[in-house]
Amino acid sequence: MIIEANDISIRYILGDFKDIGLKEYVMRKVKKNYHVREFWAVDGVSFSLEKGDMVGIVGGNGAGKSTLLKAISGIMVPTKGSMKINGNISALLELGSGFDGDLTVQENTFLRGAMLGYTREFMNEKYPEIISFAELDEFQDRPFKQLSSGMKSRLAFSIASLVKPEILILDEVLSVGDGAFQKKSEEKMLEVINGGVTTILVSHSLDQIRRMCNKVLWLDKGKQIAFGETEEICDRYQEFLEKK
Ligand SMILES: Nc1ncnc2c1ncn2[C@@H]1O[C@H](COP(=O)(O)OP(=O)(O)OP(=O)(O)O)[C@@H](O)[C@H]1O
Repeated sequence: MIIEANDISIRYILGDFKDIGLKEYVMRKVKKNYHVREFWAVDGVSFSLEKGDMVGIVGGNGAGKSTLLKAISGIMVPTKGSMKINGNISALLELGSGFDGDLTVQENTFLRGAMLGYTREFMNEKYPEIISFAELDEFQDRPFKQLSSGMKSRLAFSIASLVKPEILILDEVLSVGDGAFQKKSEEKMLEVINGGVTTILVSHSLDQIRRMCNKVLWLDKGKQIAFGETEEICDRYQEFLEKK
């Protein structure tokens, strides 16, 4: 088992001092008018993935998909439940995050590699492939902030998928870039999966999920509606969407 999520719940606290600022917090405390609300963005989710699985996570806006990805990638600790992960993770969450706008494309690539735990030698070896897949050969020495958003996402995708992780997490990234790059990145993803990488993909495109995933996790308002084989769950989800 590569990933085993057992009854995961994740709570956000709304209105604490991180949201309202320290000054407002003190004011409200003094006036005895300080309240926090809790909100369960993910509530009792369980699933397990084997090596080479590609799971698609579906669900409407606010279903808890991105929050769950943050827990899988280790950015957030679940409030309840246990998450067992056996393998190194390469996560591609909010695009452009984890890059430094003033550093060059090349510097950022090495920085990202280091953040993912790879050695300089490994990155030296992979670098040409990453840059050429991202089609950014002519932009290597430009500051990252000068790239278009499509170029930024191409670079992020290229790094995440070419460094050979054991677990790859992709949040809506296969829908970025232009049509040609989308096609190319889907092909790359299939190649990566065939190489035995376990992949978790959030996508609003059911067609894409049907084409690429062997399992699907369906969330709705934080709750798990279903986890199972792609065809069955996609059919049920599609029916649900049509009835809405
Ligand atoms: N930092 C936060 N603090 C409080 N609530 C949050 C925070 N981040 C997300 N939420 C809430 O948690 C719920 C789940 O959000 P999440 O981003 O995980 O959903 P999603 O399924 O990825 O949605 P979408 O498809 O719209 O991207 C939403 O109701 C959202 O408002």
